[in-house]
Amino acid sequence: MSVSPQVLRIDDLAKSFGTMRAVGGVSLSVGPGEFVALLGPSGSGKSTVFRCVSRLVRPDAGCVYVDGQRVDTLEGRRLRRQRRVMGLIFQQFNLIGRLSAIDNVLAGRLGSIGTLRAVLRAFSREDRQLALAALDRVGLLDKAYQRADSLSGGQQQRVAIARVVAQQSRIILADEPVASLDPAAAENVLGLLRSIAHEQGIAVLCSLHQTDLARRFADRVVAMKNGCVVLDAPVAGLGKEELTAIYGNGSPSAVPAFALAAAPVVKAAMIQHA
Ligand SMILES: Nc1ncnc2c1ncn2[C@@H]1O[C@H](COP(=O)(O)OP(=O)(O)OP(=O)(O)O)[C@@H](O)[C@H]1O
Repeated sequence: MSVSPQVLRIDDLAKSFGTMRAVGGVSLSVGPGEFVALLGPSGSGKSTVFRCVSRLVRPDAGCVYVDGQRVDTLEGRRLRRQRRVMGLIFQQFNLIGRLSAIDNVLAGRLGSIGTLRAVLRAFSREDRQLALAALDRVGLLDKAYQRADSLSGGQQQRVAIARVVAQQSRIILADEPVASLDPAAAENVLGLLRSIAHEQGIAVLCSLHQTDLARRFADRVVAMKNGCVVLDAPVAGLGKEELTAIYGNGSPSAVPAFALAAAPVVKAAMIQHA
């Protein structure tokens, strides 16, 4: 049953680990074609939100809808089927180093083919064409048959993006995708994620520690602090006052002074942290 036009909708999500409350009452949504940056200091709960959405952990409370389907209560085959629409991207790329780039991209097709074909890795001609097109989309067609572990970090992350493109996911969940990359590779990867979102209508939720990159590449920012959302605003709303509220006075990271001075302050979207 479709409950929302949003690709991702999270209502009042909560997750604790023992007595540690990692996430307490988070609500947010991401629409089709929207690139949302998830910001917040270390330990604020960003990865826990990703793990609850992808159901690597089960939330304690709240509802998570992906592509109109409630996923926080799903189990077994129905959960595996719904995971096909979620493309996951991690800081450490999560590729199989000894396999070629195209074989890693084809792994994105495993959820869409039968079990026997998956075990035998018997991909169809269409699957291979899809994988090559995805590698072409990220500018790595010429590296298709090169071992993944012989590629640079930025190239490996682009292979990971090609994998979620070939998967034909409706949402990309990217947890600190540029944390291991140099500035040029980071910009390249975020530019790709943004253009894939805008051109293919895929929703992107991407956690970042670099607020300057969020300003440049995101459409909207959601910021967390102590497990709660403290800002949900268009990127123009991320001004100096907001950054201080999120990170305190010792922050923000990697924001040039001129950018702060130029940033318009949109107070309306500020949510006071309880
Ligand atoms: N499996 C776990 N067991 C115990 N505590 C956990 C577990 N996972 C996360 N936490 C705790 O939950 C809180 C939120 O962690 P989380 O990894 O979600 O934060 P984060 O915002 O992603 O941090 P970072 O930016 O450093 O990756 C932290 O205090 C963390 O120590």
